[in-house]
Amino acid sequence: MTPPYDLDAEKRQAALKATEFVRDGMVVGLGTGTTSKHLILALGERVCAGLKIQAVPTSHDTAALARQSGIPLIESDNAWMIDVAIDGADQVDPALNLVKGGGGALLKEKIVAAAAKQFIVMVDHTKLVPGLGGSFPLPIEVVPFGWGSTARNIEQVSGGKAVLRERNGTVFQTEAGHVILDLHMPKIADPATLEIELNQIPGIVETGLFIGRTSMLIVGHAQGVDVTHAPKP
Ligand SMILES: O=C[C@H](O)[C@H](O)[C@H](O)COP(=O)(O)O
Repeated sequence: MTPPYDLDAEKRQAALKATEFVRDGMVVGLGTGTTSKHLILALGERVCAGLKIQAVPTSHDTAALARQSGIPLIESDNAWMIDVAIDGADQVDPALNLVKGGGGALLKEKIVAAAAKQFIVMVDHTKLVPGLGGSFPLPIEVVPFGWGSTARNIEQVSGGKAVLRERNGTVFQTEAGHVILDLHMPKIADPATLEIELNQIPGIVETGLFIGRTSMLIVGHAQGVDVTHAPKP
């Protein structure tokens, strides 16, 4: 493959492939981001053609697009039985571990992925990395109270630099009313251990590390898609 790449086309190809794993009667977790938008539009077309599904959205934007596309949503917070959650990612390593949260939706995304029997990840080929971290900072959702102290603790544990996320000159706020610290660090040598260590810091709500959660990876590229199934545990 040589540049220029059509990354949006790659995302769309991956999303279209992901829709093939959605069948009548399923409850589907809908991710957030540009790749998930392609998924929602394609699923909406299938729903209009008669597919019967219900969906759990991972953000207000996703909910709005799903409604516009005719996809019935489960609005309650009851214990869902999600058959498959489908979402994008910011980085994917060879073990199918992920960094997510570039759009700030990591908390709902992780709750939905954890409630799903299957978690399908769709990406363009640039999201594949030999190791997490490095080129993309790790998003960490924290409560606003004492965020500076939380950031210092994160830096001590990780050796990285935690930067408060801003958008258009103001502090970015998540849908749950938290803030995001983007942790810049070189390659994450042991993502599973880092997740455990970060989760012990008071003030951290959730990290963008998705370790051992991916069931299937769909990568879009110029010639089509590659599908990789995670090894059975
Ligand atoms: O918070 C955002 C999500 O984790 C997205 O799934 C992730 O950032 C990938 O987004 P996109 O599909 O736009 O590349």
